[in-house]
Amino acid sequence: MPAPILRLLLRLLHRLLPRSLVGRVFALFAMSMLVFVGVGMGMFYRHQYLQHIEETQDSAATLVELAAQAVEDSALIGDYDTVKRTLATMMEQSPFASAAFIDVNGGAIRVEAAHDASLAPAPGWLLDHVGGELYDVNRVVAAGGKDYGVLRLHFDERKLASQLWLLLVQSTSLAALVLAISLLLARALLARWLKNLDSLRFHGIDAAIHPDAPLEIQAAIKAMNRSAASMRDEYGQRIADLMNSLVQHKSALDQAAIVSEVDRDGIVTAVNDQFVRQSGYAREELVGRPLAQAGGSWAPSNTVWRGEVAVPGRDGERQWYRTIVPILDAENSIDKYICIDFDISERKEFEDAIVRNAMRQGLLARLGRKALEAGPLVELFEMAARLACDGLHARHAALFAFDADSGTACLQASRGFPADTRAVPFPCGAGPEASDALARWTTGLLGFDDAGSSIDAVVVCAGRPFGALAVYGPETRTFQEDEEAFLNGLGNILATAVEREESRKRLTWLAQFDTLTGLPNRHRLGVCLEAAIIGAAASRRRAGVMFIDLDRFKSVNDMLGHGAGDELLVQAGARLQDCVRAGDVVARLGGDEFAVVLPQLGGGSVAEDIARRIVEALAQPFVLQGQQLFVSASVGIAAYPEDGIDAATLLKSADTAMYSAKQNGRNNYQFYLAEMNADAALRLQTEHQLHLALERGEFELHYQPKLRLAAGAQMGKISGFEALLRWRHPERGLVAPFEFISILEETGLILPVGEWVIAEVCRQIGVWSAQYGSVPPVAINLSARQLGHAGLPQAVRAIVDAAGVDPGLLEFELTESMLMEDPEAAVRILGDLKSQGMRLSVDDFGTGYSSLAYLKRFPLDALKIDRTFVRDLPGDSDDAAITKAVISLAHSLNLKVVAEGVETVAHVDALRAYGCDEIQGYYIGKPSPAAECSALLQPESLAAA
Ligand SMILES: Nc1nc2c(ncn2[C@@H]2O[C@@H]3COP(=O)(O)O[C@H]4[C@@H](O)[C@H](n5cnc6c(=O)[nH]c(N)nc65)O[C@@H]4COP(=O)(O)O[C@H]3[C@H]2O)c(=O)[nH]1
Repeated sequence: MPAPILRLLLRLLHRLLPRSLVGRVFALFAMSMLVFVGVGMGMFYRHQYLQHIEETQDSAATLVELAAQAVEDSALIGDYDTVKRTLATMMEQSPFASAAFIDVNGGAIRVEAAHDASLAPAPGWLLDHVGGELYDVNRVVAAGGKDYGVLRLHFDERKLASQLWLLLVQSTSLAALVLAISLLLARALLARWLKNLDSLRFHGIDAAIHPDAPLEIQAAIKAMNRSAASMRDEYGQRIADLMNSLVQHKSALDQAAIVSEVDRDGIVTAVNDQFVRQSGYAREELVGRPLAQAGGSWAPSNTVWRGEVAVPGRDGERQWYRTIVPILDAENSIDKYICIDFDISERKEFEDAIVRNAMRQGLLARLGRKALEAGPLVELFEMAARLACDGLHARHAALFAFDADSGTACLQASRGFPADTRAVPFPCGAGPEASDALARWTTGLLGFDDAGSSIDAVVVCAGRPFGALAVYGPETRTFQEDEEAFLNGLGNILATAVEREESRKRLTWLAQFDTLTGLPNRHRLGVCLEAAIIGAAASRRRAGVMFIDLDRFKSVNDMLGHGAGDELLVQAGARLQDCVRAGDVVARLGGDEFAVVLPQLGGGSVAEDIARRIVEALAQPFVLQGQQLFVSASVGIAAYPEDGIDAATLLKSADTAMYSAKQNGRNNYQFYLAEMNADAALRLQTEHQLHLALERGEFELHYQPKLRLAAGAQMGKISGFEALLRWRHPERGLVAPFEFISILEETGLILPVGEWVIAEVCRQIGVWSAQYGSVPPVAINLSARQLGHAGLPQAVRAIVDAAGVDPGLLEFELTESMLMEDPEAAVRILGDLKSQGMRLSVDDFGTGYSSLAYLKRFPLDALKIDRTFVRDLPGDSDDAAITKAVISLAHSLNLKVVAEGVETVAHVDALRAYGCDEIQGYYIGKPSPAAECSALLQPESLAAA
């Protein structure tokens, strides 16, 4: 049989076989028996069948032989009846169906067997088979050598088949009976033997061995018992280890987590110590409660549940991360639940804090962006109040602005406040007192009871408390640090915005006003003047502008310092304000220059009256640093439309008029005149020409002598000369210093021209030395610009060295105000010049403000009394007193005194009487060119050095 078919059969057999061992063994046994009995029975029956056929055939042959002998005898005698009887006899108990004697003539005597109804019917196949095996028996009947016929016998197949079928049925039934009995017996025995295997079930003890059990099963049970014993030992240890491990795990879990046991209905049956500790409840309070009550949305189910739960603890709500694991019993249904919790309250708080912080950062950023928009502050304040509520989850917030003057806090913006709330009385400041006062007032206003809470952030702008951003709540609440920081952040943004707004306003103000005096500045003056012009033009009226310059302001600044100068300007500004009408505008243009716009000038003497008042007011003494000081003012007045139709022209005209007032001796006012412009033009032209004068050689020096006055042998002799600059203009002729020295100073040309003067004096000394041998010292005027030039000593040294003259023949004159402008620098420069051997003197002494302390430190040789003090000597007692005081002072400082402007003998006498050392003036000689000084340079005219 091919292997696949065999495998298929085996598989089929497996399917068909019963599942139990007894069934299977029995089935196999039964099948074997069935096959065995079937085959045995088949062979037995076949043998019986063939033997029966053969025996029937043999007995038929014998029977026919016997019948043939009887028939031969009868046929010989022709007794055919006997033949017939013989045939009939033969048919009885025979297996034949019919017997016939057929004579040679074809006649036949036939006898049929009687039908036997008791025969059991045989199946057709057996009938056919038997019919096929048997054949008719023929016997020739002969007697005496003569054939009488044939005896023919035909078998009865039905009878034979019936006999064989009966045999088959009987033997098969017997075999089946025997087989069934034996099978039943076998099954009973098999079941009994295999029942011993039941004892192989593990009961924790050795399986029992029945004596009648088959040996193999006994051996199996013994082996099983041994294995079980060994397994008990091995697994017992493992189970012990496992239990130990489980205990440790449980202990660790109890340490690490909050654990509870819950029954299948969701009721807590046990909690560990952590649970008790973390919840704050007693164990008895926890056990018996539904787990769902302890927070979360869990309901008993057969799946693992995880989630965050808010668990009410005795000290407040806690956040736990919960895992609920169902535990199944042997039937796979829920036995209980193990609930494992981890306290994540701190982490949740941290996360919440991060979220809150991010939210507040967002709010701060929004306010910051709003602040950057630079819109109206009130919108920013309102937004801040709104964001403060949002960020702190409050319903009431307000921004108060402190007003220290009125002692109130003004409500700038609010949220959740009555609409008509405005000023709040409270002690201004930024301390807790102010916060308490605000909170008291607000809680009263909002109708909170005592449990209300509040927090505020002081908005500090440029170091001063601008106000407070406050949040209020009706409930008791402790505000946290991060909430305070948030509110402070809002406050800081507000502070920055307020500061920026104030800066903007300040810049706007600064762009239009003078910081020192608070008066409008030049820019604003221009705007006001233009407005005045437009107004005057529209109403066909006149408008005016005054240009005011303080006389000798620079001296005050130089002498008393910038602080005093500033104070003077402030006081002067205030006096100007007092002099004008309402509607007039006083402005400070810069330095000591002021201006007044007169929008309505009218036709009378309004401008003159105001100008007079100004001159008089500013001529009044100023008290600065405890000293009385006198300054004056020069005022120029220009009017629209006659002196200009635009602001710039008008102001320029007023400036020109002021300059004219200055030229006119200061302390007065001047109306603008058209010719003043010509003067200004001339000045411009002069300035231009001066630039070319030096290289064109248009400068020259005149020398004025000084005379020794002190009693003694040298009295009346020439003690020196003063070199005085002249400008020989090609058209204007000889131009005096007062017309161009100031221009040289203003343009800086005084530096090269001054160096030229020093070089020219040196050259002249060289010439005179060569001509006359002895030359008296020659004084040179130094300007403030020259003294301020750091390289002056080096320049002088270079010039003197180059000329090769005795430095002792050079004397430098400096005015008081020049020296006091920067006394320390003056001390250094004068010291340097002095160290080179030059003489130094103070010019115009008495007109400025000298500090005696510095006067002592300057390495001076002489003081020159200004000619204004000499002019009225000896009649003017004041001048005489001043002159005497100066002489006394100079002598006490070991300085020589030279009086300028000596024009009369009376001057000479008075000065001699006062003890003056030297004199200079027209009385001795006017400044004249070097060539005209020869008479004075004769040795007998010169005083000894
Ligand atoms: N009424 C009258 N005046 C008299 C009499 N005696 C002399 N003077 C004048 O008084 C001025 C004296 O010069 P200063 O006080 O240094 O005043 C000088 C000086 O400050 C300045 N100056 C002259 N030359 C120079 C120079 O080379 N350099 C500088 N920086 N300034 C110079 O110009 C000023 C004026 O010089 P000057 O016009 O030459 O005027 C001279 C002189 O001519 C007199 O008896 N009566």
